Amino acid sequence: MTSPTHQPLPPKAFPVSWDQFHRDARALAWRLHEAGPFRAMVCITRGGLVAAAIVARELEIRLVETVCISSYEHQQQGDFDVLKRVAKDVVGTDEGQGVLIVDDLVDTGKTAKLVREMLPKAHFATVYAKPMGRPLVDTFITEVSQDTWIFFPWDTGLAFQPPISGAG
Ligand SMILES: O=P(O)(O)OC[C@H]1O[C@H](OP(=O)(O)OP(=O)(O)O)[C@H](O)[C@@H]1O
Ligand SMILES: Nc1nc2[nH]cnc2c(=O)[nH]1
Ligand SMILES: [Mg+2]
Repeated sequence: MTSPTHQPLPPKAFPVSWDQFHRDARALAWRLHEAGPFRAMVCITRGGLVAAAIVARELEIRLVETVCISSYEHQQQGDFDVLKRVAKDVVGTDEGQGVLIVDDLVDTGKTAKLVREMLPKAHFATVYAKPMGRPLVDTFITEVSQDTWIFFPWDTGLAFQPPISGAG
């Protein structure tokens, strides 16, 4: 059970469609193609799974490992729970050298910091980044402001949107 720290909820929404996510993840793969080659990928579940599938396909990475971390309950970050660590043979003998870590986004950077400690020499990539977490990421595609919540297609459905003019 997590005990959420009380943070204000982000006022801005950044909804991402499946098509947009696929384009952005593919753009990430183009950038990573220049940063590689990578001998293995470590995907941070669960958000990193979709991006990892797209990047692994583009870069032909066939050794895909997971690190399983849980911290957010809805939009509140609580205690960190590492449910599964990275296998020793994937870490290798040189602190994750040649490994690509993939996640959907970096927000406060706490998740990234934790995984970086497991693989200090790995390359860390996310599709989206917020300013607080940005220094922890080697490669990303789109930055959004810290007070924005990114809504992914696997968490959302079609719904009525009130007009922008009525918002304030
Ligand atoms: O930079 P941070 O503030 O640490 O937040 C970033 C993390 O938060 C989200 O995962 P979450 O913990 O919500 O779990 P999920 O991937 O299973 O949805 C996201 O997928 C990142 O892994
Ligand atoms: N879906 C989603 N999960 C997050 N976890 C931390 N920040 C975010 C965010 O902006 N969107
Ligand atoms: Mg996650």
